[in-house]
Amino acid sequence: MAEYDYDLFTIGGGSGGVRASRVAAAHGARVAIAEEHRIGGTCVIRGCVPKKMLVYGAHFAEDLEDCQKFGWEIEGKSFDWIKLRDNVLADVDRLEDAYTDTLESHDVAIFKERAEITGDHEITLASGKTVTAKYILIATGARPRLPECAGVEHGITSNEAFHLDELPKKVIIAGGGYIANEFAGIFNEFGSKVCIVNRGDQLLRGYDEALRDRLLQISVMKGIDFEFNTVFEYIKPCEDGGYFVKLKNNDEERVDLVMFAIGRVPNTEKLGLDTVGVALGDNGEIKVDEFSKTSVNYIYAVGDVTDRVQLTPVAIREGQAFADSVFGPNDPYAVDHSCIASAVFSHPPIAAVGMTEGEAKNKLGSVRVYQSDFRPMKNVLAQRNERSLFKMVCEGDNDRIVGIHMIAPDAPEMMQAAAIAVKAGLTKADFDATTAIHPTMAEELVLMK
Ligand SMILES: Cc1cc2nc3c(=O)[nH]c(=O)nc-3n(C[C@H](O)[C@H](O)[C@H](O)COP(=O)(O)OP(=O)(O)OC[C@H]3O[C@@H](n4cnc5c(N)ncnc54)[C@H](O)[C@@H]3O)c2cc1C
Ligand SMILES: NC(=O)c1ccc[n+]([C@@H]2O[C@H](COP(=O)([O-])OP(=O)(O)OC[C@H]3O[C@@H](n4cnc5c(N)ncnc54)[C@H](O)[C@@H]3O)[C@@H](O)[C@H]2O)c1
Repeated sequence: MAEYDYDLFTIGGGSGGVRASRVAAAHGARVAIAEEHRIGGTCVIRGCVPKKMLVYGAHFAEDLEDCQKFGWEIEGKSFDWIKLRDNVLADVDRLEDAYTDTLESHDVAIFKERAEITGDHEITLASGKTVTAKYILIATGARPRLPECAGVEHGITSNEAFHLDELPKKVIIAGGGYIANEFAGIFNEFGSKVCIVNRGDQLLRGYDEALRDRLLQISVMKGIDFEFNTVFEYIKPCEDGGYFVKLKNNDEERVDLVMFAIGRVPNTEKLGLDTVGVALGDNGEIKVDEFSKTSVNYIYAVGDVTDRVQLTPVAIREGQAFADSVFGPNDPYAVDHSCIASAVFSHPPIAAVGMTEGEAKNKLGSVRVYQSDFRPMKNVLAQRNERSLFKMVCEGDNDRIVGIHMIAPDAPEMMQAAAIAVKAGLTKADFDATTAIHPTMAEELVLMK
């Protein structure tokens, strides 16, 4: 008889949990996973994937406008939100099945219910069933943070945004980060009047200032309104189905939809963590070492619940490294969290890797910055007055590239390749020695002055 029911019990079937469970099983471990909502987690079910599909859908609005300058006449164009919504949700169903199949084909036992730790090596499921495991992995992710204001129950979060029955004529979004800017772009392209309300005076903190300014300028040009340094005071339903929203220092105004995108809170409550003594940080996140081990020897945690970098590829890497290290044949290894490339799928998108100009100046003292500020060829012919900006930040002494920042159509696609060079420690001279591919936007990377 084995000492435990399973070698590994994973709580949470999202990006990190699914990867860790599948890889541990492939290494020969007996694995079970519990998921209280849907297999796939935030990214697949109500995050990156359906969001990107909406971004694609939204972008057609500009393409259909621009195509006329390229000689195309489209008569009777119209947009059907319900059709897009249902097609996206159907693809999410397909992906959930694919993720479930992956687990099943690796003989991972799936419990479609909530789980919590109830004792040493012991997990209890919502149905009341209790199982034991040699190792426990917590991969419970995070949930949208809600503001403290009267009438908060009348607002939605990104969780609900994918299921709307109709598009709002007017939407007000609290936040100034990834989700606020991405959904502002989506709603705006679909014809909604959008206002972003940010508590601070900066959008997308952490990104290079020049890019943030450019996104703000383009967003305003596209018709998105911004209110900075303020928060919601109250939200009240009005008789026609909309809401009255009052911001601190502003008059009440009527909107059709209120959305909160003010950050995400790690899911660590009611998990029994105090029962076994798993230590938490100041924001309720699980504290882990570089191998994702918690303060309890046999309990590990990966992904958003640890609040290191809340991105899918990071959760996946952490899950993979945990499974390889604990169940694989080779030495344990840690995930390298430095120099992680990221993107904001706004209209246009932003992408970045490494240090901003400001960070590099603070950290390195001497820096050299190369810049390319240009109107993409497609925008020129379309007479779309929207300029792109590329920035390369280099260490002053040796020209090693320490950061690249872009706001441009398809910037995330270009950045994935450029990030390899930055991670590898290449210099400006290496880029200069590379012949351009002409005509492209990406050639600006090797032609920067
Ligand atoms: C709108 C939106 C857009 C995003 N877009 C991007 C993007 O473009 N690119 C990117 O890299 N990242 C994006 N992210 C972030 C990305 O989704 C997360 O970083 C990633 O999903 C984290 O993976 P995870 O495994 O840590 O958690 P999750 O994927 O959230 O999975 C955790 C799972 O645990 C389950 N769970 C929680 N508690 C329990 C319990 N007690 N018992 C059983 N199950 C439980 C939850 O139901 C959930 O399914 C986006 C996030 C949002 C909200
Ligand atoms: N493209 C991507 O990779 C992507 C997309 C979406 C989400 N994500 C991940 O999900 C996380 C959460 O996204 P997010 O946009 O919710 O958070 P965020 O941390 O990116 O931004 C939060 C914003 O809300 C503002 N804010 C805080 N409290 C407020 C209040 N009461 N009223 C008004 N504004 C307030 C902050 O000033 C900040 O600008 C991100 O940090 C990111 O890691 C990634």
